[in-house]
Amino acid sequence: MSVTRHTPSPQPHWVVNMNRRNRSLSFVAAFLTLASHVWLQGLSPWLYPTLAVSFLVWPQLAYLRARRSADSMHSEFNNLVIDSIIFGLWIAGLGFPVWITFILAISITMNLTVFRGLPGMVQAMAGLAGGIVAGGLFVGFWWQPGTHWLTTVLAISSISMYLLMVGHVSFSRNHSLHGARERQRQTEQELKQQIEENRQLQEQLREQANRDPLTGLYNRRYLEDSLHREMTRCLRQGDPLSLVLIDLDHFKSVNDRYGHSAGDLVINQLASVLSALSRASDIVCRFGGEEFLVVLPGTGLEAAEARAEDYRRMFEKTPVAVGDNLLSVTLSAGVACSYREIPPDDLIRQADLALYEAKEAGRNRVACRAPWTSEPQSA
Ligand SMILES: Nc1nc2c(ncn2[C@@H]2O[C@H](COP(=O)(O)OP(=O)(O)OP(=O)(O)O)[C@@H](O)[C@H]2O)c(=O)[nH]1
Repeated sequence: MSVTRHTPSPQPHWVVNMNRRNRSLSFVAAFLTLASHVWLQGLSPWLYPTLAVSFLVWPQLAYLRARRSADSMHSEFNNLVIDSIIFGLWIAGLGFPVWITFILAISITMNLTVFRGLPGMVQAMAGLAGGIVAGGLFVGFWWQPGTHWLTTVLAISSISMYLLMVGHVSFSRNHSLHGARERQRQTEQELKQQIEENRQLQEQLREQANRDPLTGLYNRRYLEDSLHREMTRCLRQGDPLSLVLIDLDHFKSVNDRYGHSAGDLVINQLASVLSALSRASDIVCRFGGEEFLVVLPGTGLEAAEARAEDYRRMFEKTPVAVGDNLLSVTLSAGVACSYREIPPDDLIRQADLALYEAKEAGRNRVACRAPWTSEPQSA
């Protein structure tokens, strides 16, 4: 046999705690009002303990009931319905005194309406009606609408206190709702900021993946991605595309003599020269260790050769300062051009052959190979 033990909800809904305070206070006020009525009208003294149970003990029992319930909110709504039945019983039991009937009926109807809207209002009215019928059947229906001025004053004070309490609760609720909305807005803002930062980071990573870390130029990976695209674009427009493949001359001896970091300075110097003399539409990339490749979209062989010459001359004229030494390094370049759709690797191979020729011819020079330079015949 299994035993299910009831576990009280660890954290009762905030409404339960708030209602305990409000119910206790307003029920004390109602107790004083009704007790004054019983006293001033000379009604049965047995009504005092009954009043105490209804208005002093019940609010505490209601709180414990809601607190121990697994669904404290639901339990609290039921407590409010029980409140309305108790009020109905007292209204009928006291012979419908106008002020007492008014404060009890309006306060419970308002309370349930505040929390449940129209259904709450209907529930309150049904509870009151049920209590009135039960009270009337129990003590008989009788009619004594008047109250002593002291009871009237107490009734007006009680309802005023209750209304002020409701106003305060509404303000607190609005305030906390506003705070929650503000926090939510801030969280959304932070989230948006994080998404934007992630996007920028991804962009940065993508950019870094395409760049050579030493020179900041595009790397071979990027070239492989873009060369075919550029070639197709040029051919579609009927433009040529040229490549300039550049290699430093006797670079090994620079490294051997001045050290690897001096060699890096030379590589960076060449990168600066190539970037300075290239157009925005050109793709300047570090092809290998001391090899660079420049893609010249829309450039024919002659212009490409002239550009390679510019690179060579400018680089020759800008020695690199390494300590006290000024290193003058030269470069050799191979140029290849095509008007026709050929595999990009074939064009690179032609540039490489041209570079080899430049090296063979004594270095510090430009050589060209253009097996496909003639413009395609129009059909
Ligand atoms: N400092 C430095 N050196 C590099 C880098 N990448 C490649 N190298 C060096 O570049 C040199 C290339 O030497 P080689 O291929 O023999 O060519 P070279 O000495 O330039 O001779 P030629 O090309 O025939 O004129 C090697 O010593 C490589 O170590 C780099 O990133 N930094």
